[in-house]
Amino acid sequence: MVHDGGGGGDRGGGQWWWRWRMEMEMVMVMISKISGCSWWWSDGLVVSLLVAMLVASWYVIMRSTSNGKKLPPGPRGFPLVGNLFSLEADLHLYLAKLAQVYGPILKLQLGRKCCVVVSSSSLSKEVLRDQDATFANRDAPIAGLVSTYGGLDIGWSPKVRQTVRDLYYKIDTQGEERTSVGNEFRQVIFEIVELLGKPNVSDLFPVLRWFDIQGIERRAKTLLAWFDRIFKSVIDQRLKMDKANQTQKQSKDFLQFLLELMEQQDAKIPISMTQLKALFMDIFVAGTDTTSTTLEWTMTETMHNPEIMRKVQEELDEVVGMDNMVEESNLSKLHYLDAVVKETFRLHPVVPLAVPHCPSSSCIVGGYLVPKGARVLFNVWAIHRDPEAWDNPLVFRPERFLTDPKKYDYSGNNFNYLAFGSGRRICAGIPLAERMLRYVLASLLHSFEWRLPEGTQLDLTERFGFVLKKSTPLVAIPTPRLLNLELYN
Ligand code: HEM
Repeated sequence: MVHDGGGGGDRGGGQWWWRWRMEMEMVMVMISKISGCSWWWSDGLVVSLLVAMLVASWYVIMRSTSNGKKLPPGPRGFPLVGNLFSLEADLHLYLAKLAQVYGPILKLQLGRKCCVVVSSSSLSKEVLRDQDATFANRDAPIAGLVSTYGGLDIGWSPKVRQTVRDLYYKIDTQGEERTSVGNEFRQVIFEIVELLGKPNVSDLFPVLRWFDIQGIERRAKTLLAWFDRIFKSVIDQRLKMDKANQTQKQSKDFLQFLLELMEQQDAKIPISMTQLKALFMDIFVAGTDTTSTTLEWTMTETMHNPEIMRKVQEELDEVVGMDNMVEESNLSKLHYLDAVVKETFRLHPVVPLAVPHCPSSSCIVGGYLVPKGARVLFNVWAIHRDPEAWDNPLVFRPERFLTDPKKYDYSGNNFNYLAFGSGRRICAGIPLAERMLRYVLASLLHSFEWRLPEGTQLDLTERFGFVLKKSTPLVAIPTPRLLNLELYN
């Protein structure tokens, strides 16, 4: 009853009824496993509907894998559900293990989705540079579409990408007045990020979307409605503030830039209010968890390596001085700190599988067929630990980035180092993320000594998700290290 991961499969006609029944049972078990509900056993109508739709899906899968071209190798899966049951919670580790068996390009069938995993720098280059235009599409999950007003942000619709990227360079991170968004807002954003990382049966079997079996679409709509209310009040507040301060606008935040862009009737790419909200959402969804988690990993690694902490603080004392607080103008001189951040991105890439790409037409990668519409993942985590590219890859050693800093920047030109992706769809927020991270880290490490609470130990284990977090959050106690205590006011 298993079919080959590379297509074909057992399609003998005689026993089709038994095969079909087994597959149906498997799908039911899978759905109940994912959703934790069993109401549909008793609901004959819904079961019939599901069955009809799943049979149609099965037929399409069989047709699409029988075109004779060679798909990448991969583990054998079950009909209909494919490899869905074999996935492990720490997906980045599981995919790295598979790559050792099947090679740097492999295929998994997840329900209706053909998923291709690239785990080497040379093949990443083939996809993200040589065939960048073909792969510069996204296969938006339902939660992603719903939470961005139907995919109006950069992540799913890149139309306004360049304009908004330019804004990230201009945003002032030290403006005089900030609008407080509060903890609840942060919670909502974190929940949206969680929803994005959750496997959704409706994404894998589009015919099931109508049922929203796991309630992910409903939840995403509720969160968006909540967000939208807050957002409206922030915009109103901002518009009032701007009216009052019209004559003395020195520094602008992202929202101000976007509002100005919206008002420009003659703009090359005009944006609507809904689009503006979707773009604003990008900053929170793509920028909050990623940046704070990287900050947490960097603090953890520096506390774990006291010698590295000492070197960072020595550099800070030299560049900033013990009588000053860190300023943005200091950042470009903090080369060792920069290397520490880069090494953190290498060992703990917070977006471990990047954001899936999706080819607009079928193409060949590494000699294998990647079908149009496949979901293409890059195991950045594995590439960053490849012993062929990195000396002692498991050791945290920032010095490796000091010899030739240009060799490893965030531009995505070096395919051994893909923390922010590469090509047309490279992270749009790099300038902002880089400045925020260095500024906050420099301030924390310059102003305070850090120690663990009595009786606790540093935990360096990871928890897989859309964002690769620490298994247990870091808890650390600061004590002032600057002599002039007035600076802390
Ligand atoms: C530690 C910080 C961050 C990391 C590690 C990170 C990483 C990434 C990665 C790996 C991608 C996918 C690239 C690809 O598909 O090749 C991405 C996309 C994206 N990121 Fe970031 N990101 C970070 C911070 C931010 C911030 C602060 C913002 C916004 C202010 C942002 C906005 C975006 C957007 C809009 C996309 C989608 C780009 C597109 O599809 O064209 N990111 N990011």
